Amino acid sequence: MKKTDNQILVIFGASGDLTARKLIPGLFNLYLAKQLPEKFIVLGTSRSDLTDEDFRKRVVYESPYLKEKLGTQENGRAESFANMLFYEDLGGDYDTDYSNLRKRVETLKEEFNTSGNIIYYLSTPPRLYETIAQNLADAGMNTQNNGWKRLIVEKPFGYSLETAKKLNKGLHQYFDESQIYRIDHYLGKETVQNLLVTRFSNSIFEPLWNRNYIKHVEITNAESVGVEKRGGYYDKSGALRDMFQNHLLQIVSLVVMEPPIGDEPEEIRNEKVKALKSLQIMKDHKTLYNNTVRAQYVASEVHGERVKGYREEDGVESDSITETYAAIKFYVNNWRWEGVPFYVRTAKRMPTKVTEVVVHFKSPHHQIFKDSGMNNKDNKLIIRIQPDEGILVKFGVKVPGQGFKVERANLDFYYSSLTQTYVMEAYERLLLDAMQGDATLYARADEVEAAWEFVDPILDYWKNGKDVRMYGYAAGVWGPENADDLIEGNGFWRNPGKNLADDPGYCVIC
Ligand SMILES: NC(=O)C1=CN([C@@H]2O[C@H](COP(=O)(O)OP(=O)(O)OC[C@H]3O[C@@H](n4cnc5c(N)ncnc54)[C@H](OP(=O)(O)O)[C@@H]3O)[C@@H](O)[C@H]2O)C=CC1
Ligand SMILES: O=C1O[C@H](COP(=O)(O)O)[C@@H](O)[C@H](O)[C@H]1O
Repeated sequence: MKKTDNQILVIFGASGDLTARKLIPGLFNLYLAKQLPEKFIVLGTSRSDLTDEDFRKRVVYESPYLKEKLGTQENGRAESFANMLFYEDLGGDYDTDYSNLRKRVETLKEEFNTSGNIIYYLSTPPRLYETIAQNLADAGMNTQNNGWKRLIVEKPFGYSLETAKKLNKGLHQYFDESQIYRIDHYLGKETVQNLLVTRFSNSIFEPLWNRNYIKHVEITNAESVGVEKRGGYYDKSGALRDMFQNHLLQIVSLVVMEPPIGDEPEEIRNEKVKALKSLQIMKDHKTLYNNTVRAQYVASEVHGERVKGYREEDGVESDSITETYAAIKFYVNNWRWEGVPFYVRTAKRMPTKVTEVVVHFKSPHHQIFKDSGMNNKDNKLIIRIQPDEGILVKFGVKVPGQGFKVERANLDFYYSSLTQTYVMEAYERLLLDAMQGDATLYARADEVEAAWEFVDPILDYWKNGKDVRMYGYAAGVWGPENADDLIEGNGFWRNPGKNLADDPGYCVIC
């Protein structure tokens, strides 16, 4: 097991939603699993005027996100966990000097003997990231002479290639790249990491993992919810920035990358960057017109209840042209993937929540069994990221009886079968990694920029291009039918069900 140094975690934006929803529950789980270092405290900070007790009430005792846990035998341990949490208010603005914050950190460090190791977690509006880094440096809180200092930066990392570069440059003035941890919570998901293991620890997949055997790759990320309470943020972002630029391109990079030399962070990250740099950037109008589809959900009835359309959501402009659905077809310009189409889509208000990668293999080059009797008979490898996490291979078997009738069968593995193994939540895993100084599952500066480089022209086309279409789709269906036009050979998107083995086929809207 890796060693976790004693340390302080300072959370900027501690009065916010993410702290209560993900960070504190993640830390509580680590505490229950005895994964926190012996001397560890959390210092929350933001503009709100809260005492230590107010903060503890808010994020532990009265937290809706810990309610279930606190109702069980873990209740007794909540108090000792809560006693590790402290709060310091930063005054009216983050543009203040941090001398009070520094004093508080020093006092807590002495009192709890945590050493000078500190993680600063930036969970504020993104426009404050650079300012906070600068203020920390001005207060001398970034120096590493009395313990390491790390900076975790929440998403979104930039709004475009230009702003991401500017942010990287800004942060690098105060923190070295080795100190910066750009979070992408999809990388904290076990099943996303398992993409690497599936590919590189088996000799049965990798030899086929190329243009000679793979027809196309399809990735679906669907959410059944709408924008919930984040309409204000989402309307300035949209599906492409919110999910595609980061989480989905991270998944793409793991599917596309070459084998790394080993499992060291930089070896893996180098290969991911190369993969992202090999995505074929769409430059001209015709390519962008033919290979991108965007849409917005419109009001409809789901299970007898009216569901609001996107433009009716709180915080969303009534004439908004922000996409809640994005489907992109693209190619990867390298030796392995030349000519293999990748189809990637992400959307809100879909029939079910699901994320999966489907690798579609080519048909055998010589067909012996004419009477296959199968619709969609080619082999598929389905890597299910969530829910019902697992892996399924579809392959042909002989139907008993005369002749050679072929049917499709499943070979499957379910994570739920590993009942003895505790699977960490994404934030829990990522927090622990940062505490241990392992940046493998965090995005590097050049990785983020390479992803923006691919996304920028699409965003620009959707904003300024001519003939850009915005389709509507009823909440609760699989997006606009027009997205099927992207798939070569009159194909359809695979519309997955709740469970890995569900086989809804290739209906347009089921
Ligand atoms: N919530 C989520 O599920 C997710 C959030 N994120 C990212 O995490 C970050 C935080 O998100 P979230 O917690 O939802 O946001 P919230 O709006 O709930 O919280 C933001 C925090 O920043 C502080 N803040 C807000 N405005 C200012 C300001 N002008 N000056 C100084 N401080 C300010 C707020 O505290 P106070 O007003 O007291 O200062 C609050 O603590 C964002 O970058 C978001 O994109 C990423 C993925 C998911
Ligand atoms: O980063 C984000 O992710 C969530 C979806 O995360 P998941 O782990 O539930 O799949 C998404 O709802 C949100 O809009 C986005 O900002």
